[in-house]
Amino acid sequence: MTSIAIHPAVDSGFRATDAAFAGGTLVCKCASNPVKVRIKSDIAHNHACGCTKCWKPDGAVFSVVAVAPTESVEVLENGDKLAVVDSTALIQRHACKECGVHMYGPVVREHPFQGLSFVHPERFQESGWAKPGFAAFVSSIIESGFDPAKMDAVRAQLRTSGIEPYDCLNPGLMDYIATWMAKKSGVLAA
Ligand SMILES: N[C@@H](CCC(=O)N[C@@H](CSCO)C(=O)NCC(=O)O)C(=O)O
Ligand SMILES: [Zn+2]
Ligand SMILES: [Zn+2]
Repeated sequence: MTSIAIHPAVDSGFRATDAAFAGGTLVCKCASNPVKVRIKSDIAHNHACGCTKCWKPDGAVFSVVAVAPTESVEVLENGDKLAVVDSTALIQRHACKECGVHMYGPVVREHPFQGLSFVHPERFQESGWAKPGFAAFVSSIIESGFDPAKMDAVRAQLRTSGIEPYDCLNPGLMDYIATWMAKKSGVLAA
């Protein structure tokens, strides 16, 4: 059976995780004057995402995306090439206007993820970042035109790669969001 191009970081086997990884510099794809963004701490919750909004490398069905504290994000070079993709979205994805790579996406509004920025670790010039731990929004790949008849194959291939597929976020993050909502509404003590 032909395999599906999930994402290079998943399909080619994971790079070794460096327990001491503490961030690095994200670089866009531009051959000249690339945008450079420094992430001054480790990433968390790295995952494959099938949603239509996250940036994917050419040919990949999924993105690979993680979070870092927004206070750890610093635009180093060529920030004038950045533009927000959709200012109405929860994640304010700052993309390079020339090559299209999303460089960082802060959550600014009141939300459980407020204060975090979404980043694509494959754009780190350094290696050692944590491998993707799960796949999120798997059913959403259909919204980009993926054949619905091949969804069983996608989920099977993700599991073979050691990545559990979910159609929203993983249980840990869904519980975290629901707990935040319950405390905000007052049904759980803050
Ligand atoms: N079916 C939609 C889902 C889009 C979506 O909700 N994406 C999630 C995950 S992004 C990284 O995990 C999300 O939180 N989006 C918030 C935002 O995009 O601002 C689709 O595929 O478009
Ligand atoms: Zn660029
Ligand atoms: Zn996404």
